Amino acid sequence: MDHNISVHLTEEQLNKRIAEIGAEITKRFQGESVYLVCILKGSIFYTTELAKRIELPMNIDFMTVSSYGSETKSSGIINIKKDLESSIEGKNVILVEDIIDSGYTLSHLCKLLRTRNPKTLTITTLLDKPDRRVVDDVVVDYTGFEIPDKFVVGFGLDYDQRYRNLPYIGFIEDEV
Ligand SMILES: O=P(O)(O)OC[C@H]1O[C@H](OP(=O)(O)OP(=O)(O)O)[C@H](O)[C@@H]1O
Ligand SMILES: Nc1nc2[nH]cnc2c(=O)[nH]1
Repeated sequence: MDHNISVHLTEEQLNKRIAEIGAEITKRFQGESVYLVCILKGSIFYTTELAKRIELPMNIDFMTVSSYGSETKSSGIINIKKDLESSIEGKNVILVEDIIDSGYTLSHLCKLLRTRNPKTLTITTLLDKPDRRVVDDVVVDYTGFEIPDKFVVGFGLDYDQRYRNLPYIGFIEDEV
């Protein structure tokens, strides 16, 4: 089944905003190094574009988490499927998310990473759907775009594992 997808954020808009965030992070951590934590799979596109715009010594690591629920709804139960390769103790960790929806994933991840004693923990998300928030106990340092409560795909985000490769963020309008 294919879908009608309307463009909400173009590749140009996304990359312009990502460059701004990269410049802010570069300024904030001048003279230090950072440890980027990419939450697979969705954040892979945002992480690579952002990493190219941060002019600091950097390590990039990956975590895979899953939330049990339906295709489009989070349940609040988060499971770590792949953990980081190295210790983050004493490091400037930057957690890179593609989207915050209910907030369950971010809340759980922040609590977990804090127990590992990073020097700093900074949160960035490309997209935020504030209308969907259930858990709101984490301050997000750098947000790309706030979006309305509609299901988005592209730039890493999927619908049933499809459409991650679209170079833009689009709304799924209907099935065709
Ligand atoms: O705020 P929440 O309601 O917890 O939702 C946000 C999470 O959902 C998405 O991941 P998903 O589980 O779809 O996995 P994926 O990145 O592999 O597509 C997204 O990447 C966030 O990690
Ligand atoms: N692909 C995708 N994943 C999500 N996870 C939470 N919200 C969304 C969304 O709008 N699109």
